[in-house]
Amino acid sequence: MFSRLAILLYAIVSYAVFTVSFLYALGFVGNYVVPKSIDRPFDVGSPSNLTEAIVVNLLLMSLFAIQHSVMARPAFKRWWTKVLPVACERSTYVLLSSLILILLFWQWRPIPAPIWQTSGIVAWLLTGIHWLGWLIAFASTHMIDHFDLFGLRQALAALRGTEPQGPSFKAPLLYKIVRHPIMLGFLLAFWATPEMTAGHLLFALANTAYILAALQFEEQDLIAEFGETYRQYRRRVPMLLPRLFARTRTRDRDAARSIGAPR
Ligand SMILES: C[S@@+](CC[C@H](N)C(=O)[O-])C[C@H]1O[C@@H](n2cnc3c(N)ncnc32)[C@H](O)[C@@H]1O
Repeated sequence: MFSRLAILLYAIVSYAVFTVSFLYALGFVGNYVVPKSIDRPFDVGSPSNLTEAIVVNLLLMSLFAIQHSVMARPAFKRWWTKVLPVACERSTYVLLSSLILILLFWQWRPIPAPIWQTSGIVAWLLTGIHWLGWLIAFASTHMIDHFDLFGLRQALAALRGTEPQGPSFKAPLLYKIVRHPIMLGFLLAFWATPEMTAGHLLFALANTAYILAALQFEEQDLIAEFGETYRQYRRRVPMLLPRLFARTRTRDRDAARSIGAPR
């Protein structure tokens, strides 16, 4: 019983650290409220050298990418759960990811050279898309299973002495429009900014490259897990960009069929 309570406590602490890092990320990427952000150093008097800034920032993002991807692979999880209880696996993943993010926020070197600057309605529009991105990412975690993704469901199952349910395929709401709404939300939040600096651009570019690469691995795992169900889902639903004109195209194709035009 004691060890089950310890697992639950560990999951709650991990979730709390994730919440702090996620809230800080909102301020960090948008340059709101927080003492250190993507464009504002703690100590404005000592800008770092450009090469150092690029190298340090790339190393920090690579560290996150490696940890986040390696620890998500089924083979790693099989080995890892021989070392620690299965019920702690997801919480450990969440905790380490959040701690690396906190390291990134702390050690990030701003590169303030402006790339674009907007004002008026364009700035408002970009700010709106930015917040919509965060909202999509957060809401989408609830559409698959927020508490499972962050390790709390597994710890509660351990407390009750039941086996955590295996992963199940889900495609509700935004998952009917794109296969990866959480990642789409992040991309909107990273790119839609009224003032783009060189440092922010490096952040957006590196994370876009990482997301596109990581999704290849994730989809291979999803196919291995859900087989034909996921293959069919892939054929039906686009990866990241909604098919805005799908209805129009279907109508055009139907019209072409009805008049015997080549398709
Ligand atoms: C951080 S979430 C990202 C989900 C998705 N890539 C997105 O951007 O919305 C990663 C976890 O979601 C799970 N996952 C992704 N798509 C899923 C689906 N359609 N149904 C159930 N689980 C899914 C993966 O197996 C993985 O454990």
